Amino acid sequence: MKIIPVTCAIIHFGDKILAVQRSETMKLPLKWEFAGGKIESGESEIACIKREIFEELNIHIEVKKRLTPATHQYPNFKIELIPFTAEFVSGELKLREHSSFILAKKEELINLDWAEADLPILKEYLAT
Ligand SMILES: Nc1nc2c([nH]c(=O)n2[C@@H]2O[C@H](COP(=O)(O)OP(=O)(O)OP(=O)(O)O)[C@@H](O)[C@H]2O)c(=O)[nH]1
Repeated sequence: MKIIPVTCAIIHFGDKILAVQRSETMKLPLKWEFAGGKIESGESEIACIKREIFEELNIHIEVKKRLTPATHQYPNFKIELIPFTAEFVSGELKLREHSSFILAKKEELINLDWAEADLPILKEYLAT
């Protein structure tokens, strides 16, 4: 099965971190994730994450650091999730696809019901 490359961003708003909840009509309904999406043909990872964040959240970010990608096999598809840490720069946060968001302290993130692919990424991030 082909592996779909997907970027996601752990966005810092000061000392809080943004997590978003998938809507009931999306794949993996109501799971929490870091905003992002599929890399388009010919697109760089950085261009992808900046584009997805603006499309989904209406904000601009500064990308800081690439963390370790995680490959995950869901029942119907397989993704390589490529995480970046980032800082909020500008814009008014608006949810264009997700059902809700939370600005959480780092230690609160673990309590959310995460998409499975995010768990190793969250673990690495929490250890930093
Ligand atoms: N953006 C994002 N996607 C994730 C994360 N974790 C995770 O498993 N995914 C999965 O990776 C895929 C990313 O695709 P996407 O968000 O661009 O598109 P989608 O599936 O909502 O749209 P589609 O219905 O057009 O395929 C989704 O299947 C999503 O469930 C994450 O932290 N961020």
